[in-house]
Amino acid sequence: MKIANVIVDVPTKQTDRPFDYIIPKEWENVIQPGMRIVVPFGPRKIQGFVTDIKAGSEVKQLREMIEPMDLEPVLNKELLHLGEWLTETTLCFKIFAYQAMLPAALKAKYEKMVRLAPGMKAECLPQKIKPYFTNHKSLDWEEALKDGLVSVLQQEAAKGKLEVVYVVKERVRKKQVKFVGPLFSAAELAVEKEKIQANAEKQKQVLDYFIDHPNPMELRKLLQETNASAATVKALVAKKLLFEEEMEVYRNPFEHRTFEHTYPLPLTNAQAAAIKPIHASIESQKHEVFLLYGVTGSGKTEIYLQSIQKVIEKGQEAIVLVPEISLTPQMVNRFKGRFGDLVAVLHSGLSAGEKYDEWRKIQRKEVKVVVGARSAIFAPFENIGIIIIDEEHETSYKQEDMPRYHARDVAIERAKTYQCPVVLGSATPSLESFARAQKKVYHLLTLSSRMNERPLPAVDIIDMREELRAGNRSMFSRKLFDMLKDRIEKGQQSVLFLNKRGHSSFVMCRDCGYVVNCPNCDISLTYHRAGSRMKCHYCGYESHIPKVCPECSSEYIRYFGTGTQKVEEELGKILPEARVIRMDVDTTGRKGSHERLLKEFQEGKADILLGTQMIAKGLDFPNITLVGVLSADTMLHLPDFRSSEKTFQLLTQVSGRAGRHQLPGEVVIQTYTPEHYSIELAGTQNYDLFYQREMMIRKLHHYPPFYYLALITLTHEHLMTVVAETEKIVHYVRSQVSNQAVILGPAASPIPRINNRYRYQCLIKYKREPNLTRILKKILDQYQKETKNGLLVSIDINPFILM
Ligand SMILES: Nc1ncnc2c1ncn2[C@@H]1O[C@H](COP(=O)(O)OP(=O)(O)OP(=O)(O)O)[C@@H](O)[C@H]1O
Ligand SMILES: [Zn+2]
Ligand SMILES: [Zn+2]
Repeated sequence: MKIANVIVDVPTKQTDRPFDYIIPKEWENVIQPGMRIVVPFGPRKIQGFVTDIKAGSEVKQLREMIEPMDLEPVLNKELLHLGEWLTETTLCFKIFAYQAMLPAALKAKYEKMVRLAPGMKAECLPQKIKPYFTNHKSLDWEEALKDGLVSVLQQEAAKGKLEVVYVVKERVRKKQVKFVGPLFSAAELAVEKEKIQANAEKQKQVLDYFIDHPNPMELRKLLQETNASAATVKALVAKKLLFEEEMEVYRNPFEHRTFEHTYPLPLTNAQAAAIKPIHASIESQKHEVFLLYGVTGSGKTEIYLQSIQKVIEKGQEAIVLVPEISLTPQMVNRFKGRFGDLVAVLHSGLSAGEKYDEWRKIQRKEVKVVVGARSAIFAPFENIGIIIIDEEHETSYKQEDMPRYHARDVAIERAKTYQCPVVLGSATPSLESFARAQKKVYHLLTLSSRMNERPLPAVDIIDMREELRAGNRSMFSRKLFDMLKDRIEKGQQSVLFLNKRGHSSFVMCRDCGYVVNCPNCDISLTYHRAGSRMKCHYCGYESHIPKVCPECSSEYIRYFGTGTQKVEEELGKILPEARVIRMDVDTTGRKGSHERLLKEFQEGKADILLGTQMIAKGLDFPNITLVGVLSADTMLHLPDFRSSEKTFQLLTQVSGRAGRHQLPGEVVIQTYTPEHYSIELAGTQNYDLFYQREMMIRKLHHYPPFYYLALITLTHEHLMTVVAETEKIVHYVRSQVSNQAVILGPAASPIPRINNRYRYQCLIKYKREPNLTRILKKILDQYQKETKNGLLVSIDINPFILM
């Protein structure tokens, strides 16, 4: 008897383990680890993942599985194993770990069909199933199950004669296109051709075409190629020489675009030196993590491309992660331009169907490279030769729901399995990564100058307090205004950047730039309109908003912020001649609008591109000679110990957009705190100095990379309950860990109430606590049992958003 170990789709603590099910005789040769099957669970029928197959079971009264859901595994061995690792390291349910690795379409309701693989004919199939596929019919999965055909189908699928297609109900419709193909072999067609009446020239031409090209092809393309009419094809179909069929085609989101093919550039000396150790790692199949630290415009992408080239030549595969917001058409073009159809693209802008199509190309090994956002790290390749993470410092690589993984950690884990290199690239590496490179855990590769020694743009830091003193109450400094005007006159382009994060949430003096900080945590207090109070979200400290500035006694102390719309209005007043394109969540909501707006800007249809975070990266337009940052401080005062780091990174990235080509670039940064080191040092683009300053502060306040963090968040509808329970947890943790660990809390979460549930948290800072995972698991176990009283506990190890 064969027994399947199954992780069932019931996300609770009690069910977070494999359940045993008998595999009925008929499925014995079908079921493999990594497939999804349907099993009975209590009175219900549910889905589950087969993780293992055994010869027996300890359990009495076993139940039988109901039916398979796949012809081939959707998760390979390595991914199954990775799921266990994810569960261990992020404390999530196994079912979430596995689901996170699959495209959304596989989680939805779908109909499944089996059909002939492209170029195959029913004649080549065994007698038993041939009738189901004659005339290019496809077979419904339910029917296949009913008629007991699955194991034959599986054998033929393994030979490449059949394939499974998922037709997702409701949410995704497959794209249907009319195809035409020959019903006979080339030799047979040649014979048939002779029988056609002499004057049917066109029909003969079409047959000739299929004698040379035996594969079915899109009707539209066939008509173009042969100059035949639809009626000609119809006639041949009527003669039963050709068949006509609606076939599913991959939805290609880049269909309408052609890619100009690019070739490897001769590398500069600096690039050649940086790529050498990466190539060595690829060649010797030795896992190593490289930190490619190169200033903006230093040619990191070319290093990625030529490393991938090497990997493809070795017959291996490459994963490239790019932050969601820089996954622009421009970015994709650089990879498609070099590797063409070998590239699959995965990002959230695709429909569920498009994503599924791209995923299938990866699974079938039709592509060698995947470029995508965070979740592309789970691409089902089986022979990975390199994993590249561009802009490795980006916080979007951390997933904030279960499983709360960081793509960098997953990349390193997978790369260890495949013994291949990981390349982390950035002009402003995360402190964690740079610290690891300093300690030689990562191999540091440096590109210290721009291509062709083009200078980094000159940066002007404008003190907005001075502007106020000089009577300028506008959101544009005099300098920025003059420069914008100058660019419009010269016909050059400008980018205006407004940082939306942290909007209106901190309290600042407009005269001296003073921001009210927590006395315990060195983090700005967050403004709360209710009661006009300020709170610290780490330790719970709170106070009133001062009536006058404690620094300079000015009365202009208030909460701070502006929106892109307001900026656009003001531009209209002060520079009515400027043509402005605004890019923010409102103007880019519709599919393709992001791309369209960028294209318009590139074509010179606007003088000024005004936008938020989404324009900070990846723009590489020759005519941009001015970048203006309207308010550099907003992010600086988020209740986040990484706020200085994020500010520095963002300002450096934005500045890097200017002067990348022939024309020199200038940058204007407006700020109320010009003396803050993250702004001052972004002005000189001095990462090394910034790193030193920031490390000192992190050390002093016990933050990463000196300490690790774990965040426990509790929610409940009664404030008293959530406070009391958090208190208990704080006590429990304190009694279990060493006295090296620092435990903060109970404190209200930065968002203290969501949906009428109060949120409290406990933050653990620690260096080495070998028992911590066990302790945290115990807490989860305990509270899982108590879910009836409505208390929810979540744990984030290495949190990025402390909310
Ligand atoms: N070896 C080379 N020879 C000539 N041009 C090159 C070479 N390598 C890169 N370039 C060009 O230099 C420009 C900057 O390179 P690239 O965009 O790769 O830099 P980057 O380090 O990735 O920048 P960023 O971090 O700002 O995205 C690009 O236009 C690129 O085509
Ligand atoms: Zn002041
Ligand atoms: Zn505090």
